[in-house]
Amino acid sequence: MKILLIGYGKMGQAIEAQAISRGHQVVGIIDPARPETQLSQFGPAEADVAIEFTHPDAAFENVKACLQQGLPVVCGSTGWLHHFSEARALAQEKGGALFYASNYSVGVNLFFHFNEYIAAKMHQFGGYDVQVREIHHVHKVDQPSGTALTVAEGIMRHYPEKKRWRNDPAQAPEELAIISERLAETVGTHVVTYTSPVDGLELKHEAYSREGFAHGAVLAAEWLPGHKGVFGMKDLLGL
Ligand SMILES: NC(=O)C1=CN([C@@H]2O[C@H](COP(=O)(O)OP(=O)(O)OC[C@H]3O[C@@H](n4cnc5c(N)ncnc54)[C@H](O)[C@@H]3O)[C@@H](O)[C@H]2O)C=CC1
Ligand SMILES: O=C(O)C1=N[C@H](C(=O)O)C[C@H](O)C1
Repeated sequence: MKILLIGYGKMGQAIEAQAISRGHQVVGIIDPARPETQLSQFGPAEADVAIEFTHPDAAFENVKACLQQGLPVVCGSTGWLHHFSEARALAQEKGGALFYASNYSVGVNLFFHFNEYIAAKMHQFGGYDVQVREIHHVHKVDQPSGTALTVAEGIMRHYPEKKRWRNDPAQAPEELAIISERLAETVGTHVVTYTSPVDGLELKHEAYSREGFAHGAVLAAEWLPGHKGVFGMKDLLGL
């Protein structure tokens, strides 16, 4: 497959390595550090799919450009979901294909699945306080992480009394606390903790490297061409 990489930072480089190891060709790299190549130069004749991992402020413009230029796009950038309904509408209008996941790791998507199961059971039996914690490297620009927000949404689906999340350990009864820590080069750790006066229960995912994210993004890029609409990891993994 011919892959266009948009963003050539930590993730772009990890994805390039995965794509090449799976026999794909990287036909272009779009990044402000490489101004000689522009996204406007690419359409379906030049690339089968684009993979976008950039920055919260850049992602929506890149996704829009891909959809307008007829390129299926796999986006992993976090922190831009306030624009997601516009991206969805554009994908529909153009008959295009957009794949989005706050986290492409297969392990994290299993974590999302178990998180919802556990939340439903814990709410049914009651008696526990629930809290989400995410730990990432000090270079991360968005907070809370996109993954933590997906985890929080999964919990709140089963806790109707939790009306919103709050990025602070101090939570009112109608709030779900998401605690963010930035620690050295930590790749990405997410923990859901349930605490009662007599015991505690934790669901934890810890990424040891970026390889799992990159592998999932390339799997999504292999799957997306030929599909029309907006998709996520549940479609890819059948979860
Ligand atoms: N969904 C997932 O599984 C994962 C998502 N992420 C997200 O991916 C994004 C990127 O993460 P990293 O690679 O670690 O960041 P990074 O800071 O290492 O790299 C970002 C790259 O994007 C480039 N860039 C900035 N604006 C651009 C634009 N308009 N067009 C093209 N390139 C542009 C920067 O020059 C930089 O090279 C973040 O939003 C992060 O939260 C990161 C890991 C996994
Ligand atoms: O910025 C990162 O590094 C990561 N971002 C994603 C997020 O915000 O959830 C996914 C992963 O945790 C790494």
